[in-house]
Amino acid sequence: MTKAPGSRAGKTSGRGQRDLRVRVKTAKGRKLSSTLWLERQLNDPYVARARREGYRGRAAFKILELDDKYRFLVPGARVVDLGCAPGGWCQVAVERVNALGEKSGKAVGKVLGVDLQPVDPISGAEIHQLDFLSEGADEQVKQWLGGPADVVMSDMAAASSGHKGTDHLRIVALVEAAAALAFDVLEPGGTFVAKVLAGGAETDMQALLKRNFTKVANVKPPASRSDSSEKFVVATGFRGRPEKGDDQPG
Ligand SMILES: C[S@@+](CC[C@H](N)C(=O)[O-])C[C@H]1O[C@@H](n2cnc3c(N)ncnc32)[C@H](O)[C@@H]1O
Repeated sequence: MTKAPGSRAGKTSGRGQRDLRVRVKTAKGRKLSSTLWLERQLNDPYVARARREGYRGRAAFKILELDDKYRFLVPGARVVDLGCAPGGWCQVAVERVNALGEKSGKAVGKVLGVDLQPVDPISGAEIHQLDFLSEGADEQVKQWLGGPADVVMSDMAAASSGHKGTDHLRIVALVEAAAALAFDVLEPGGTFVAKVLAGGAETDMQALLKRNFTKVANVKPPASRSDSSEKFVVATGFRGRPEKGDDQPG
């Protein structure tokens, strides 16, 4: 069944219930028992707000806050959302780029979401299940996209290994794969947004982005938990596709 972006369906899937049984590791290495995790969820204003406003998760507010500051989800924009489950970023993108094509007189955008996990349908978004690190994944995404993109955004994160250095390197690999797609499909002037974890190995990526975008910012939006080492790189003003073999990510 197709659901409207504001639909509450999908928010109380098995995913949330499974989370109650695991122990969550924070950036500072502390383990949260399921009771503490539940307490944190219940006291979190973003969790309550997501429920009230019909978003599938508190992550939606991270992209809302980033977009409020950098204004890349404009009406008519074509957006690729990598690591989109359960769908909060897609819901925001659909609303902001007008992917439902309501009779608003604004340009109609496109939202393409991809994740390892299945995602309940989101009206206005095209969603596919895919391991973005698998062979040929970028070609597959380009085929689904069917043209250039204005925004490539990645909230991809591998399940925590419990080892900070390993988690950091894994996320760097995901950011590199996302950046490679961005370099291939972004229109000049386009935007690349990606979640990174503080840890040091992102320096080369930052330098590469600085050469290929007019502005690169590292941001921790208010909705990102202070005990998490995540931050977001927002690269705006893509200078255009570099020559093959020259200045490519990865
Ligand atoms: C923090 S969640 C994304 C939340 C999402 N932005 C939202 O608003 O609902 C990270 C997602 O990255 C996905 N992911 C991790 N590795 C991936 C890969 N190799 N390919 C595709 N998705 C991946 C995970 O399955 C997970 O759903």
